[in-house]
Amino acid sequence: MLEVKDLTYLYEDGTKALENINIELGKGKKIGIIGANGSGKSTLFLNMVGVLKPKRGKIVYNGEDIKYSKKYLREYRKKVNIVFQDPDKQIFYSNVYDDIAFALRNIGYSEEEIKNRVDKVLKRVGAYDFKDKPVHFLSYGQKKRVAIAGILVMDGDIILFDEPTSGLDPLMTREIVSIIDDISKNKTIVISSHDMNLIYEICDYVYVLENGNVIDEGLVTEVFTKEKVLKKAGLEEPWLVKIHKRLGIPLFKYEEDFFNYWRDRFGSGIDWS
Ligand SMILES: Nc1ncnc2c1ncn2[C@@H]1O[C@H](COP(=O)(O)OP(=O)(O)OP(=O)(O)O)[C@@H](O)[C@H]1O
Repeated sequence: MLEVKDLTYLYEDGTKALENINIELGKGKKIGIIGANGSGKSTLFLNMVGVLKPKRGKIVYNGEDIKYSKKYLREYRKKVNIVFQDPDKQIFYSNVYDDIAFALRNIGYSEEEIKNRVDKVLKRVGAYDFKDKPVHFLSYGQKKRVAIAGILVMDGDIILFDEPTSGLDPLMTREIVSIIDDISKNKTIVISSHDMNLIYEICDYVYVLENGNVIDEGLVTEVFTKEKVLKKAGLEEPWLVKIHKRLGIPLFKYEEDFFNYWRDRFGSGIDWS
């Protein structure tokens, strides 16, 4: 599992982007990192994958401090990886299939094994139908799928999603959310976003970043009811939380719990099917 311990990061111009951050991914299966623009989310992710090296503190993976040699990082990124906000940062080849096959070819898998793996991830993210298309013909949402497939094919343990739905229309947002949800069944995922509805829906545990500091953490059902914390972080309450508050009913994370609550109160008078 991955831990961020007492991490402080300074950019070359002296900007202190993160200060004394402590994060433990073991606290949830789907972790949200929430914060306004400039709060430090991307900087944190780049530290977590070893692209940036902290000024103080460390990243601990499976009990061992990560190292910054090329050799170590090559192995590390087979386990811990990031899907960038902008898919163009992630796609290097002009053809979808080759782009996803790239990392596997580097590792030295046979072409047959590569084809099996690539086809499997392309199907999983709904990109199989355009696998032979040149990347520059793809829509933004299609590129996003390809970028996710390129990470998924590594079959690591942890995937960080930096603002996974920014720039997507509502339909594509739903599709990417369902892909992420599916991935989370057998991997730990971390999502950074300032879309609170998205985080509330997907994540079980959240860290709130404000100006480079973690100002709160906890289960989404706890943190999202703290109006003051969200306000301080420059974030909005999810719409579902607002409704619960106005109606004066407890906050439920899952639909089933919500219906059970009403069923207990009104019983058979309402059709709950
Ligand atoms: N290369 C850089 N050099 C100097 N300062 C930087 C650099 N990149 C980011 N920063 C600063 O570090 C702080 C954190 O930025 P970061 O991009 O990590 O925030 P963020 O939460 O990901 O923002 P956004 O939601 O807008 O993507 C900001 O003050 C930003 O201006």
